[in-house]
Amino acid sequence: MRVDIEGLSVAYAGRTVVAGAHLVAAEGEITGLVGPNGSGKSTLLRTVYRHLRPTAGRVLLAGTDLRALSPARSARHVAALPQERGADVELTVREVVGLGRIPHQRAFAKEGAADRDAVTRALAEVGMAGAAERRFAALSGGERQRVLLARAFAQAPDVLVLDEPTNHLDVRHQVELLALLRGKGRTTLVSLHDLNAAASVCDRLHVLHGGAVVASGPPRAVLTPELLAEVFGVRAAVVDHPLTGDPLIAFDHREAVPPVGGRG
Ligand SMILES: Nc1ncnc2c1ncn2[C@@H]1O[C@H](COP(=O)(O)OP(=O)(O)OP(=O)(O)O)[C@@H](O)[C@H]1O
Repeated sequence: MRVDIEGLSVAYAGRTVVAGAHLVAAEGEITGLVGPNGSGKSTLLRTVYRHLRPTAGRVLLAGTDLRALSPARSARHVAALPQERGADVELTVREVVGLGRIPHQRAFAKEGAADRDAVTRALAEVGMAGAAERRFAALSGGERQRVLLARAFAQAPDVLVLDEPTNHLDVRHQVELLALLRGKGRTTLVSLHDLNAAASVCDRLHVLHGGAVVASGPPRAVLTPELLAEVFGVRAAVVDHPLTGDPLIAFDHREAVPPVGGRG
């Protein structure tokens, strides 16, 4: 299911932090959002999973304005891994993942066999089957994250919206998660800080800077040394990954790009 974001602006208490953003997440593709801290990635994603209402513009799901759908209907289409990953929930892991099934259940109906199967499958996919009866609040940050990803999978959505899904994960779990997303073949909108991960997993990237989309395209076309200097303020060379052939960004970790105008 394709997602179109058209002229989207979002404000917090009157301060606009996303301004007139346009982007498309094509059916079945992994679309990445990258950008410096505070550039508006989470804010933009929050409008797609209806946590925030835009001040202008709209989000279209397969051509239909998201706001024209009931919350339950849109929750059957869009599932999210939000950045807020509350550890204060007094539920077991299985119960947390079961929350993903609510949009598919009739009011006051009990969980059915299909729901239980979906929860079991989703927990297995993220490698958390053995933790089903543990308290969610007692898990590590990375484990909680995998459980919340399982909740999104259990929701069986057409569109996955994932806000920094690899945060907190060790490198093996990062690789496994990204491979899992590729294997799903779902329309996926994902924000990532790791530009090398974004370069290898995303079909297209959109770069946010100061609340605006400043570049869009395939990773190799977008992640140039010039853009990395201008938007992220870092020096980097972009080479071919020796194992995969993907673009590999070799950062200069010793020195950032001096601010415009020099240092005094
Ligand atoms: N709940 C909020 N209330 C007020 N301002 C907010 C809120 N959430 C974010 N902001 C502000 O909106 C701007 C964009 O923040 P946002 O979290 O969307 O950026 P981001 O690109 O996801 O950043 P990061 O990479 O640091 O996660 C920032 O200036 C931030 O301070």
